[in-house]
This record gives sequence, C-alpha cells and structure tokens, in this order.
Amino acid sequence: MASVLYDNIGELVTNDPTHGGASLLGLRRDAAVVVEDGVVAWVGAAGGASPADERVDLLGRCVLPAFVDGHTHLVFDGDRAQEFAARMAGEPYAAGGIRTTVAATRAASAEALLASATTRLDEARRQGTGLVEVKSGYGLDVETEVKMLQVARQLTDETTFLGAHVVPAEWQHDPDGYVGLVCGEMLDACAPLVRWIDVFVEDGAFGAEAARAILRAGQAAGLGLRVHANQLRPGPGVRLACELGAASADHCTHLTDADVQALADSGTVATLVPGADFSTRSPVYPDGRKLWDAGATVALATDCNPGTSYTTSMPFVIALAVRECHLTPSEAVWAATAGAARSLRRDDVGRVAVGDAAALTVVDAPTHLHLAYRPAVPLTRVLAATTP
Ligand SMILES: N=CN[C@@H](CCC(=O)O)C(=O)O
Ligand SMILES: [Zn+2]
Repeated sequence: MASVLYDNIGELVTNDPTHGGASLLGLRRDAAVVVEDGVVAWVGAAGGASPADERVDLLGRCVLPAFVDGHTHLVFDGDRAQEFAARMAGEPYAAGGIRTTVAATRAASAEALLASATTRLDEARRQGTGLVEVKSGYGLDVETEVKMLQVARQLTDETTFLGAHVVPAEWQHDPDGYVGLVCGEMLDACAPLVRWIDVFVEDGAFGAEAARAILRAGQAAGLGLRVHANQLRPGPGVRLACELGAASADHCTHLTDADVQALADSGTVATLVPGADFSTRSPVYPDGRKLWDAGATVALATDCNPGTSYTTSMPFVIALAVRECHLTPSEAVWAATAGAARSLRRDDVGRVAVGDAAALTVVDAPTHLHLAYRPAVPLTRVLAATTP
C-alpha cells in the first residue's frame, strides 16, 4: 500500500464542517493529510501523522480540494480569435457564432479533437482543476455529436449531451424538425455516452417549449438536467431549470427577483461563469451576492469554449467572481469546489475528508485569499488527483 504524507500545510481548506468550527471552508491551520492508495486516510495536525512511504513538506502553503469545473466545452476545433477581437471593437456576442465552431468540429478527426482537448485539460490541471464536466454541442448532427462525446468520455465521466446548442444551418428552415432529431435519433445515439443533457435557452437558440420537450426526453432516457440559462437577457431558462429539477442553471447573468427566489427555493445550483461575461464584454455580471444571500447554492465554472470564454483557469474565475459578482474570497473558493461538486450532484469531490478520493490542489501562498488577491499569477497546481 503506497502512502504519502502531506505535512506542514499552513492552511487546509476541507469544506468539511467538522473542521474549523463555523468557518464556511472548514479551515484547519497547520495541518497534514495522509493519502493511501489515492484515498484520504487521515486529516490532522502538522507533525502529528504516523510516518508514510513518502513525505511532502508543504512549507506552510495552502492546500484545498482540487477545483471542480462543472461547465466546459473542452472538445472543439477551430479558432474564433477574430470574433473576440471584433467584440472588443464593439460587436455584440450572438449565439450564431457557435456555427463557426460546428463547421470546424465536423471536419476534425476524433484523434485531432482528443489531442487538442487533452492539451486544454492538462492546462486546467496545471491550474489546480481536478474534475471537469465536458459537453458536446459543436456537432449538431448525430455523427459528430457521437464523435465529440466519445472523445469527451476519454477525459471525464461527467459528460453532457448538448445537441440543443443552436439549430444548425441545414435545419434553419425546420427548427421543429431539428428538435425532433435531438429528442429522437440523436438522443438515442448519445445517451449511452453521457450522464447529463443540456439546452441553450436563449433568443437565437431554443425557446422554453422546445427546451422543455428536449429536457423531458433526456429525463426519460435517464439523464440528469443542466440548462444554459439567462446568459444574454432575462428569459425562461432559470425557471424551467428549477421547475424540472435540473442539477444546475448555468450563466444566470440576467435574473429577475423571481428567478433568484426560484433558485433559492429549489435544489438547482446557480453555476456562474463570469469568464463568459468578461469575454463577451457583458455590461453586467451575475449577482453572486444576491444569490448567496437569498440562500441559493452557488457554483463557479470556466465555461471554457472558443466563443465566449476561452479560459481553463478556475483561479481567474474566482478572481472575477470576487471582483465582479461580489462573492467574498472564501465564498468564491467554496463555489469553485464544494458548490461545483453539488452542481454535478457529487458528494465525493470538492472536499478533503477521510474516505474520499484524494484530489488536492496546492496554492503557492499561505491562504486561499491569495487566489483572488493575486489575479493571473500561476499559484496553483494539482498535488494529488484520482478523480476521473
Ligand atoms: N452560450 C452558449 N454556449 C457557450 C458559447 C458557445 C460559443 O459561442 O461557441 C457558452 O456557454 O457561453
Ligand atoms: Zn456553455
């Protein structure tokens, strides 16, 4: 049995309420963690553990649960840097840009998609991410959606069918026919490859009626629900997500008071992706403060994709969530770990607890506050990771 002792941790974020009194993050100062065969075997005081096969001295650094990135589009081909540059010159973001990536992704081989997605996943891991969710949605035909998901399955168990990203060009004359394809042949082909189904509910993408039909079809196929909701303007996405019992409503940039209340009253997590608001130069950011104070469960994710948020950096998202969404640094770290785990309905990640798979990230700083305090500084890396 191989054991590793991580000793002299200056600040350990456990997200386990049995540690740290009433602190949100279950903080332990001067701590140590023992990992045996990839599982957390012991959590206690620095210098207090029995000898292990290997000892890693953290020299007073902060250790936290590896970040959980519950919303990514890591599998795609093509480049949209020109579209980004045009936006920075004043062009608005529109859902239709997705079709540019669809053309490139259809033309790419599975091998090429796996190679580029693996590079992005490695990039995320170098910044402290342990677990990612990955969506399809740049195929929009049966063959390419399956190709994307077969690639995604090689990266993570948390895969999502997003055939309802937008209506592809060849179905523009018959959007209802496309909804039928998504609910029928495409879902049948993709369901065995995924845990989740997602719909982009927005003008230029899918309305409430089509989204309800698609999500119900996914539910009937045994999939959990996620919704791209209220990204570009107020709309029905969040309320639909709450009504149908979705695990997560993602974006949540434009919420009414009724939307906030619906999230607070439901088990649906509000997953904020402020990297998208940053890269689309949104005039507003999600009001994380209001959601948190209302009692909603808040998560953070990168939404890594070539159109609206080409970042794999959870520390960057944490910094944005503090600066622009008005979460405290501690709330943002919780949302990027424990909150994100809830958005995937996982209770085995996003915390440091005996018996859990070990997924630890080290911050080259004495406290978690430095994640928001020192934006864009490469402070984090995964220390131990066993989650797929
Ligand atoms: N909003 C919908 N989907 C992606 C953007 C996709 C794209 O523009 O390529 C998002 O989450 O932001
Ligand atoms: Zn997205």
